[in-house]
Amino acid sequence: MDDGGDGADDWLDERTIASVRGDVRAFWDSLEAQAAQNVAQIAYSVDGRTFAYEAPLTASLPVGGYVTLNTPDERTYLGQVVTKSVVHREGAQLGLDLDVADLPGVPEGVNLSGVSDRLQAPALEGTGTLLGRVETDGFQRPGAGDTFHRATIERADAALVDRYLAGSERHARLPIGRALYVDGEATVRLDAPGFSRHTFLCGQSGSGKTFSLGIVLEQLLLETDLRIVVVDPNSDFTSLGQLRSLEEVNRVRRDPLSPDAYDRLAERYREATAGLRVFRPAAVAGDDDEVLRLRFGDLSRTEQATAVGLHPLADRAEFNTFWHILDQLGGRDYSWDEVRQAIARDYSEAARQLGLRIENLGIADWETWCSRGESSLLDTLAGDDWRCLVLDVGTLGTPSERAVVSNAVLTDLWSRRAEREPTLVVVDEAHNVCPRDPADELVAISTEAVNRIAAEGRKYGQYLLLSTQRPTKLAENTLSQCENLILMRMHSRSDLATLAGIFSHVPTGLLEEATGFGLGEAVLGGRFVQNPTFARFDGRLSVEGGSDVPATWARPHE
Ligand SMILES: Nc1ncnc2c1ncn2[C@@H]1O[C@H](COP(=O)(O)OP(=O)(O)OP(=O)(O)O)[C@@H](O)[C@H]1O
Repeated sequence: MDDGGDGADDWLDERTIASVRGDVRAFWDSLEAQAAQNVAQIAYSVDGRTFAYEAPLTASLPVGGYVTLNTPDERTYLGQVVTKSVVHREGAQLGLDLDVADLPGVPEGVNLSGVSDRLQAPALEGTGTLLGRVETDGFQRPGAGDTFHRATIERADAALVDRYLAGSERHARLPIGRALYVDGEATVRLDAPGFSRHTFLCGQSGSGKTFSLGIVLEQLLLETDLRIVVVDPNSDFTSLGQLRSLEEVNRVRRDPLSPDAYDRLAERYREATAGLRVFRPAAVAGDDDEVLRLRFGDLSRTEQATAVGLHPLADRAEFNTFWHILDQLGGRDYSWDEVRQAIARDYSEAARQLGLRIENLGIADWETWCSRGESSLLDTLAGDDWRCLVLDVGTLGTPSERAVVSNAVLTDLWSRRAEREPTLVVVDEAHNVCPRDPADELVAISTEAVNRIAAEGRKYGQYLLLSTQRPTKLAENTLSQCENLILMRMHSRSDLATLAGIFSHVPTGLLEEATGFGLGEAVLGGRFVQNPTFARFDGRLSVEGGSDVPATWARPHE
C-alpha cells in the first residue's frame, strides 16, 4: 500500500474497497449463519433398527443421549444417539451484483457485479439406535416395518427415559444410579439375571470403580439371592455389612432419603447382610470378623508343591520326599505344623534340604496357616451358612500368601461346581489374580483357575465379576469370555480399542465417550441392560473400606 504524497487518493480508495469488502463479508456471514440455523432437525430410518439424523450445529444431542422421534404419521420412537459429527453442507449458490460506481472514492472501472459463491452451512449429522416404539402401555421392539422419513428428533423427556430404563418387572432390578444426558431424573437399573454372564469392570485409577462395585454388591445383596465371594485385595469391602449413617448415605445420593425411608432400608440391609462373613488376617481381624486361615491339607498337591517352590523334575529328590511325607500324613486335614514336624523327623538329605528351603522361604511364618483343630476358610466355603464371603487378602504379609489363598478358594469353588449353586466370584484388581503374563507359578495357578471358571463356569452357575484398571493387563482368554461391561473413565485409546474388539455389542462411538467421564460415570453394556446405558453411580449404602489418603497436604498455607 502506498500511503505517501500523491498516493493519498489511492489509500482512500483501498480503504473504501476494504470497507465494502467488510460489508459484503458481514452480509455473507449473516446468510451463512441463517443457513446454519435453518438446517432441519430431522431423522429417518430405512431399516427400523437404526436412524440417521441431521440437525443445526447448536442442537443438544449428546452421544449416548436419548431422543424422541415423531414421524409424520404420528408414531413416536425412543432412540439413542450413537454418532455425531460436524459436516459442512454446501448451500445455495449466490451471486452479488453491487453497484459501487457511485460510492465516493471508488476508482473508475471498479465493478462488483458477477461475484458469486456458494454458501456453506455447518450442520450436525449422525446415527442412532431405535430403542422402542412408544405405546401407551410400554415400548414395542421396532422391526422391519418401522421405517420412516423426516421424523422430528429432540431430546427425550426424563419421564419417558425412566419408563424405558425401568424395564420389565418379571425379575429383580438393581438401581445403581442416574442416567446421564437426561434433562431430569431417570434411574438406571441393572437386570439381575444379566449377572449370569461374566462381567468386566474397568476404569483408570480414581474413576470410581471400587465405589461403584460396592453399589453393585449392595444391590445384589438386597435384591437377589445370589451367593457372592469377594477376593478383596485392598480391604475395600471389609465394611460391606456396615450401613452408613443417614447423613453419610445422603451425602453420596442425588435424592436424599427421609429418616423413615432410611430406617426401612437399614432393616432390609441388616437382613440382606445377615449371611455376610468377613475373613481377615489374625493381625487385623476385628470382633465382627473371622480369621482368614487355611489348612495346608486344603491345598491341592500342585498348590502345595508350588507354595514351597518345588518342581517335580528340577527338584527331583526333595519333591519326592515331600510327596511321601504328605502321603504318610494321609487325608487332607493335616496342618502346616504337622508337615514341618514330619519333615524334621526324616533324616534323609532330601528332607534336610526341604527343611532349609522352607526356612529360607519363610513359609512357616505365614499367618495364613491353621494349627490342628482350627477351622479353615474352606470349611466355611463348604457349608451353607453364608451368603457373602469377603476375603481380605490385601492385608496378608506376602504376594505368595495372597496367591495361595486366592488359589485355594478358586480351586475349591471349581471342585464344587457339580453342586450348581449360583455364585458370583468377584475379583477386584483382577490383574493380580489372572494377569496376561503370570509372574510366577502360584499366579499361573490362579490365572488358570479363573480361566476355567470364565470358560466353563456359567453352566455350573459360577459367574465372574472382574475389576481392573486396564483390560490389557488381564488374561486374554478370561477377558474374551466377559459379556457385561462397566466402563468408567478411560483415557487410553489403545485400551478402548481392545474393549471395542471384545465388547462389540457396544458401539465404538459410545465406548469413546469414556475419555470424558467424570467421577462415578460409566457406560454399561451387555446382558444386564437393554441397550448400552450411560450412568452415574449414585447411592452407596455401606461404609467404604480402604479409603484414599485425604489430600490435606494440599491445603493452602496460612
Ligand atoms: N459415584 C460416586 N459418588 C461419590 N463419590 C465417589 C463416587 N465414585 C467414587 N467416589 C469417591 O472417589 C474416590 C475414588 O473412587 P474409587 O476408589 O472407587 O476409585 P477407583 O477407580 O477404584 O480407584 P483405584 O483404581 O485407584 O482403586 C473415593 O474416595 C470414592 O469415595
